[in-house]
Amino acid sequence: MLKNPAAKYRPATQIQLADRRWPNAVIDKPPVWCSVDLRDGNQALIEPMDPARKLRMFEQLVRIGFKEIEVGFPSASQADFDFVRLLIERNLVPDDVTIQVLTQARDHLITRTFESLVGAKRVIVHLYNATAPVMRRVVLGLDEDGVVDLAVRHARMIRECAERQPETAWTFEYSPEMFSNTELPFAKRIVDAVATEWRATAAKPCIINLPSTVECCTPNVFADMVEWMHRHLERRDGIVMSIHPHNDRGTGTAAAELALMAGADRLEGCLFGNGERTGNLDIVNVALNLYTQGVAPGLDFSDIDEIRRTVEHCNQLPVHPRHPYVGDLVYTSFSGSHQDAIKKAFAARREGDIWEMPYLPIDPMDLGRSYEAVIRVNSQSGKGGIAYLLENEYGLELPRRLQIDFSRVVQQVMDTEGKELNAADLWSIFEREYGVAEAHIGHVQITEQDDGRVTVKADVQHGGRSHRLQGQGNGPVDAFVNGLRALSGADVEVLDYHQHAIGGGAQARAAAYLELRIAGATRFGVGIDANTSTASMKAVLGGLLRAGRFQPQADTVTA
Ligand SMILES: CC(=O)SCCNC(=O)CCNC(=O)[C@H](O)C(C)(C)COP(=O)(O)OP(=O)(O)OC[C@H]1O[C@@H](n2cnc3c(N)ncnc32)[C@H](O)[C@@H]1OP(=O)(O)O
Ligand SMILES: CC(C)C(=O)C(=O)O
Ligand SMILES: [Mg+2]
Repeated sequence: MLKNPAAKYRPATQIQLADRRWPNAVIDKPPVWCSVDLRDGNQALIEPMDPARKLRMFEQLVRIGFKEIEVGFPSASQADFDFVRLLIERNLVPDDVTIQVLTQARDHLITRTFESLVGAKRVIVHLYNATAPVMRRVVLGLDEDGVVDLAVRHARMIRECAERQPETAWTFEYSPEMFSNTELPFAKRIVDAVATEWRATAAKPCIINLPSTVECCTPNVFADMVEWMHRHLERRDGIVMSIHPHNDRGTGTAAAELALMAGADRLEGCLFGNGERTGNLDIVNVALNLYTQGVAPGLDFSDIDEIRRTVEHCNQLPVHPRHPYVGDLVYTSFSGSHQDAIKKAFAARREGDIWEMPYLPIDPMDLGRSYEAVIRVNSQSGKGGIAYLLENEYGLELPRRLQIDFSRVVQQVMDTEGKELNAADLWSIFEREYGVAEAHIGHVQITEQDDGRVTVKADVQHGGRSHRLQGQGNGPVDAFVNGLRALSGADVEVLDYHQHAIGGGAQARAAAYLELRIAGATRFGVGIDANTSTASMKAVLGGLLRAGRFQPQADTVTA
């Protein structure tokens, strides 16, 4: 790299717009959306879409709700020509959708374009020619007058071709290609000339599309350029002002949003930002940004994963796991403090509340995603995330001190194994640690005496043998603990107790979490059973077993 890049690169021209208005604007309605997946997206693929892929993409775009779809560059190749014919001849374009086709400002290409469109109901014919100084000089070899003449002559040719095919409802679109690198007075001059040639009026507007063919300035400068055009174009009332950002600086979305604030009415882009080089504008991104501001975008992404599968299939390119709104990891938190906040916010959330979820800008459910991947546990995670997974997948609502205790256990496993733990991994560690699977209690009989004291008789299974236990106390758990003391001499005391139901109806079970003091040390025991008292007894027994303090002295002992 150069020590002095200024010797090779120059900064973007700043726009003289002292009273710029766009910074105060708010986007409160969606633009007209136009998908260019089948043209700009397609021309950037390693392997352009075959007819089956094109059709699948087209049908997907229609399902999403696009009303304007650029379907190809029919004069460029037989494949593009044939696809346009297929759509028209098989009547595959819904009545509320308009197809759009691109052509260069060259006679034979325009003639071929109109041949491809015979019999179409509604079409946007999109004409472009380069306008930037380097393109005028190096590619076209024309001065400003020559380039204006090129554009106007071909705009006229398009109008005349359209007049010869009156069965079609035509709209004309013009792009000064590389608008982002074109001097504004020249961009205005050529656009005014084309719009005049097309006799654009409010009743029959044309589309003027302003592409940042190569993104070359900060989004605010692009917004200034768009606002300048918005305020200076002669036939602004007869123009639908469109933008077509690319993403070379990685700010395509920001540029599009600021340009909408600056007066643009329409937006061209591709799903998930496919397109030339770093891509076209990601239309999904802008639409869902609007959605999260409470503005209905008019495009439906309620099954975003299905849309992604279609796009990946058609483009034969993967969507990045961190891609906004759709990537595999974009709704996932691994880090402890994020998980803690999400868990608490979910618990505090009530039906109908405004979405106010830390670290989740949109409800994944709105896009057909589940909450399953919201929290994943690795070495960066804390007790909140661990508890969230056990609660979501196994219905366990661990009390706070047990969460702390268990997260220490999980950290130890993590330090040794160093990999992600899923809910099933956590459950098996939990089961093992708190003796959930080991505590077996057979037949239990509980009787309450007149004085309120309770007697418990229970069969406790351990080491392949069954021990009959009997004890008395203030309640079933107290009686059971007394019975255990008698049976095994265990030094056990219940310090704290939490219980809740898992599930409902006939399948409901109870989970009991007991904080115990066993031989002077604090330990947790967890029991799960269809019967609430048995769940608590299992919790005590589980704790004792894990402490290695259950050593029955006889098969049957009565306290
Ligand atoms: C920014 C964009 O995305 S624009 C869209 C770009 N898309 C594509 O290019 C995909 C489809 N393109 C193609 O299939 C071909 O390029 C075609 C069919 C359009 C043209 O093919 P060819 O005639 O072989 O020309 P090729 O593309 O090699 O070269 C461009 C020629 O067109 C001229 N040209 C380029 N743009 C324009 C224009 N807007 N108006 C008039 N002439 C132009 C160039 O000066 C060059 O002329 P030259 O041969 O006299 O030097
Ligand atoms: C044809 C035009 C609109 C284009 O794709 C671009 O300039 O990026
Ligand atoms: Mg483009």
